Amino acid sequence: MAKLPEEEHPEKAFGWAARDSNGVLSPFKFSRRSSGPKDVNIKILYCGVCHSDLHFVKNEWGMSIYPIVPGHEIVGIVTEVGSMVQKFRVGNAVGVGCMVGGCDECEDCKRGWESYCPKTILTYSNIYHDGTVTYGGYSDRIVVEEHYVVRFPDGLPKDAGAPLLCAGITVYSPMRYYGLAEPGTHLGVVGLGGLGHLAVKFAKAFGAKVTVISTSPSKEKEAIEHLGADAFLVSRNAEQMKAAARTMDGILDTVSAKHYLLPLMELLKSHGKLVLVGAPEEPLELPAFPLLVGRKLVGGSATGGMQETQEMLDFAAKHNITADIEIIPMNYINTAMERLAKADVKYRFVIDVANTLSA
Ligand SMILES: NC(=O)c1ccc[n+]([C@@H]2O[C@H](COP(=O)([O-])OP(=O)(O)OC[C@H]3O[C@@H](n4cnc5c(N)ncnc54)[C@H](O)[C@@H]3O)[C@@H](O)[C@H]2O)c1
Ligand SMILES: [Zn+2]
Ligand SMILES: [Zn+2]
Repeated sequence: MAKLPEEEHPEKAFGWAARDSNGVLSPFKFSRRSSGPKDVNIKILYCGVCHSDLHFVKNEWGMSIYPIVPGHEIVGIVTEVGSMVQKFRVGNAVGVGCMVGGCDECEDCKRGWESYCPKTILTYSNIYHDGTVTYGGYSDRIVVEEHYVVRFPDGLPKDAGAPLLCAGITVYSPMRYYGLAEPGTHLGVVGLGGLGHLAVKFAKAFGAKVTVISTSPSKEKEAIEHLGADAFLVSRNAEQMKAAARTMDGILDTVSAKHYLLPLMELLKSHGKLVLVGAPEEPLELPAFPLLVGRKLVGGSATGGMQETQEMLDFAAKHNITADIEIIPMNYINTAMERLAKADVKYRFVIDVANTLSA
């Protein structure tokens, strides 16, 4: 018989978990492995609440393994290191993002593109090398192989910096990869949530011109005055959309639900790139003609590699890029998830794990 989560490993751990697809989280006792030679043991301080956590607890992608302890925007302090660990010492501030393992041998792993490894192991609700289920950052601590841990720069606040570990790298990586991080690029950002608001900040730091495309006219003032966007389009306003046709070099689409791609493709110049990072559960319609006629490209991107994540954090520290957050106690998480589903957050919930999670 399979062991209970509490007895699987030698070290006691505590967090909050969803038990089934109603997605309600509640206190959960489980266990963590003892640190191996290459492992870093981390006391978790803060953990961001990503929309993927919501997709997962509700099994919207059909791949959830319950119970789920979500959380992959983790910032913490090293409490123990294995004998072969080289990069970290006890007391260091570190981050953990969306993955905690991979094959370390395939072409993607070797190129530093670990998030594309076919055997990538997600931080939660995935099966680890030892056959046990992974549990994420809505918990007191985590043990992670050194390669999948990043140094958290001194200059970054640990709470508002936590969302960089997923939301940040997920928008930074495609801008670099698809050649949209050049000064003067005109970038559209669709969906002004956790990912979207960081996309605006990174794009501005790269020297791009940024237009936010949103369904909510109420977000305009803040997008321009506070986040620094250059322009704002209401996607339902046909006139505005028409006037902006063929003006953008690229668009980063962070929308979490089904939506139409055609109006976005029309905003692209010839040879422009529409990059999907949002992960709606239902398939999106992809019309061929605008692709052919303007030689446009539709691509996707999944988080980013480990070295690139370090580079992104260092860049964020240098340019003072952090998320706009609402700090919450652990026991607020179910309300936070309900509000996240309604896009009622500016722009990321971050759980104050160390001060509010008690066994
Ligand atoms: N590619 C990756 O590696 C990766 C990483 C992290 C998150 N994600 C996915 O990206 C998406 C966004 O994540 P987030 O944490 O920023 O979520 P979020 O809830 O903070 O933001 C989503 C935004 O989309 C908008 N939106 C929702 N439905 C819409 C619709 N039908 N039309 C237009 N806009 C709509 C919301 O108003 C909100 O501003 C999620 O699907 C998440 O799972 C993907
Ligand atoms: Zn995420
Ligand atoms: Zn691999």
